[in-house]
Amino acid sequence: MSARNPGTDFDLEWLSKVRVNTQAVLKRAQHIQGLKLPKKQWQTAWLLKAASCIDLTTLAGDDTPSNVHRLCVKAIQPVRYDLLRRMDMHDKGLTTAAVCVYPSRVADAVRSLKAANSCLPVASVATGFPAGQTPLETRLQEVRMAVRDGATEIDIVINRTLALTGQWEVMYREIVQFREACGDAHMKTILATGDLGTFTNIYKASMVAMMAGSDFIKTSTGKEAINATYPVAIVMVRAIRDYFLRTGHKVGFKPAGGIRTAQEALVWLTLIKEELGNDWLHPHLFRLGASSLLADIERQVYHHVTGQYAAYHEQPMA
Ligand SMILES: O=C[C@H](O)COP(=O)(O)O
Repeated sequence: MSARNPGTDFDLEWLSKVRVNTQAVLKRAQHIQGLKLPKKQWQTAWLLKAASCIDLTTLAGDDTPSNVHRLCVKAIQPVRYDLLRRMDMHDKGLTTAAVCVYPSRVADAVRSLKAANSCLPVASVATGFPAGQTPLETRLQEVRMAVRDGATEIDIVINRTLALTGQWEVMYREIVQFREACGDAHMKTILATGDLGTFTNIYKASMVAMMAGSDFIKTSTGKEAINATYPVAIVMVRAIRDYFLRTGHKVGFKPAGGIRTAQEALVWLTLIKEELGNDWLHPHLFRLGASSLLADIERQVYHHVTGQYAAYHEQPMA
């Protein structure tokens, strides 16, 4: 993870003047999607980079210690050993960036990783994920519980009601409290951008989250109708860039929700490289939140390495 973002004072006067140019954002997003992907011979390396940036996620009502354990095993060895050996990558310690679970499953994930001698971080969603519609004290308590159980990264959700009614300063103060409750754990702030209505709201929510000390800003929960989209990403990464220019602090970016294919992972990496530069192309500043992306990445790596498509029964399972 990157150095902690200490946050800054809330600057309402500046924030109230912000207007995002929708057409310019859409044009830029279209341009990025049209860019050529890395050449075939580089794609495997890019896909392994993408795998190393995944927060491997299970956020389901039927999660159990067993499926959380399987998730941890997969996170520790995201790509088959024989494939890595053929690429001379078997001793590079490739893992995903973290596992991401509900607060009640944090202890299971910590136990599984400890048993495997792995120090992979456990990220927990919190603050009434996905809707954030529980009382503030309950949301704070949830953060403290996840930290107590061993989560070292907390993915909080913002209170969308506050964003939609323009109560930015109240949102800032809530996030500052979440930050305090996180203690030493890094905080990723989920904006649930599909619920925010306008690009201007998304920019303002990004900036408020960073001013309040978020270490990452994250697009969505995976549970809204509209999740991670490229135009939304352009708005958020430009807010990250502006925040860096104002304060000197690098805040990370995590698109999440609905990212399923290796091809999409390549576009996300390209977008980050184009908009923020190579400094952000590392797990301490870039994460892909995904529950099923890894399966397609492994399928594509298998294809690139062997020149074959795996027979159905041999296809790597996530
Ligand atoms: O942050 C993680 C998301 O909830 C994962 O969403 P997904 O299941 O659409 O990949």
